[in-house]
Amino acid sequence: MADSTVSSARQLAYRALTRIDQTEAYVDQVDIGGTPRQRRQARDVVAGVTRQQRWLWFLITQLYNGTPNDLEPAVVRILKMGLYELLFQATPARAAVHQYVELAKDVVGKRVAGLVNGILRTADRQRDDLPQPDTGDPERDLAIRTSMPTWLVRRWAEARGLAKTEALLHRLNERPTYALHLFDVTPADLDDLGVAWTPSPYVDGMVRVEALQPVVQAGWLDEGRVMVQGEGAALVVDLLDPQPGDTVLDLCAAPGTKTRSIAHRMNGQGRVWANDHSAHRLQALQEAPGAPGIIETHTADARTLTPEDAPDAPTHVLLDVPCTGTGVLGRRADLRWRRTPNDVQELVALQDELLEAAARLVPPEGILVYSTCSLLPQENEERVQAFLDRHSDFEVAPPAHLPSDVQHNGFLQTDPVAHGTDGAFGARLRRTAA
Ligand SMILES: C[S@@+](CC[C@H](N)C(=O)[O-])C[C@H]1O[C@@H](n2cnc3c(N)ncnc32)[C@H](O)[C@@H]1O
Repeated sequence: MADSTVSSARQLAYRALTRIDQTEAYVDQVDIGGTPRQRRQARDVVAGVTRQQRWLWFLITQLYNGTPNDLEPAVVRILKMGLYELLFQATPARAAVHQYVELAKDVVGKRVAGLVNGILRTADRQRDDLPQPDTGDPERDLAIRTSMPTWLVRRWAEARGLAKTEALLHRLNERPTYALHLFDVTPADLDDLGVAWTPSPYVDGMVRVEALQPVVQAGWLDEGRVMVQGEGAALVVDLLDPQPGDTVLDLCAAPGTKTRSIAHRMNGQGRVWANDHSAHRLQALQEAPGAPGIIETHTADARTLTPEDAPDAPTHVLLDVPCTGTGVLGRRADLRWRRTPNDVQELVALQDELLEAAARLVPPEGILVYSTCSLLPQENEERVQAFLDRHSDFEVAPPAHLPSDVQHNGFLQTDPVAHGTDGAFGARLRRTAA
């Protein structure tokens, strides 16, 4: 495509999407190449096409006169990119159609130019009245319209009803905003950098920003002066509420975002023992800039830990379990397609095992916080209730110190629709006196 009239960003996006289709590479990890600006534009298209792939494929099946399954993969890919730009980005229609017709000519051949042109122009004409799914199954239709797996829509519809599920799905499809923990930077410094910010309504010392780029360019992330963290995740640390001088065991710690928040809250006084079964993932914490020196790392499967393995007399144990990540679905474009109902079953079993192991490490009067970034009750309140049914020596310690609107039935619960944050869950449990 050396002398192509197709923009470099679109060429890069096309190549990345081809690689993702062929190798099942993670969208976040695929090497896009190009200049930072081209990379940003290409990543937007790659992430958007991945997120919206079910809806975009539905539109192709409705707008193509032939047999959609007979379309070549390269043509489908180009159509999805074109439809995404037309319907989800502000690119003028003429430019978008022209660029994708040219791309089709470059990578497939002139013979498909008319087809791509026709489908994209029809979609543009019908943009306010696009074909809608009508399978006779409202949950499936909603899943197609919002480009989600049907099983997940069914789980949410069961837990919160169809209307609330629809609001959640739309929210999870919006462009995610960022929250920053300000460790060594003030809001005035952000003003000087020209970054618009609003204070987090829920977490002291955090701000919401629309754009991260200037902060990255200023080197503040690399220097550890700020940290990107969801407000839900930060509230889990507030729920734990460690104090200077405490001893905290963080059992599933990598990559260590919560560990770092904990250590900052403790003002460098006390001990934070950060365990994870993945040495590779723990490396991010070991190399984290500006991480306070009270953090020690340890590599083990938390299910096998005994009190002899960990520091004596911990005041707090944090169990931030592996989960479906359904509360952060908006941030990871491909996560919705990677998860299966079978994963939920396996994760729930692992979460129960981890809770059993964590309980063994909590001394009388000690605090155990169980947390997830899931929006599925099976991984949240149902796990805690099952644990309490097995352990009469633990009780819920309601988080009276947290803002009341992020508390639900004695637990921390943040919701993308209600709070404009990621979905997070946390239970603060206290071991009763021996
Ligand atoms: C949700 S992530 C933790 C995120 C981390 N707390 C943070 O805030 O950056 C879950 C972690 O659990 C780890 N993990 C999964 N199974 C484990 C096990 N059996 N023992 C210890 N760690 C485990 C994973 O490697 C992953 O790093």
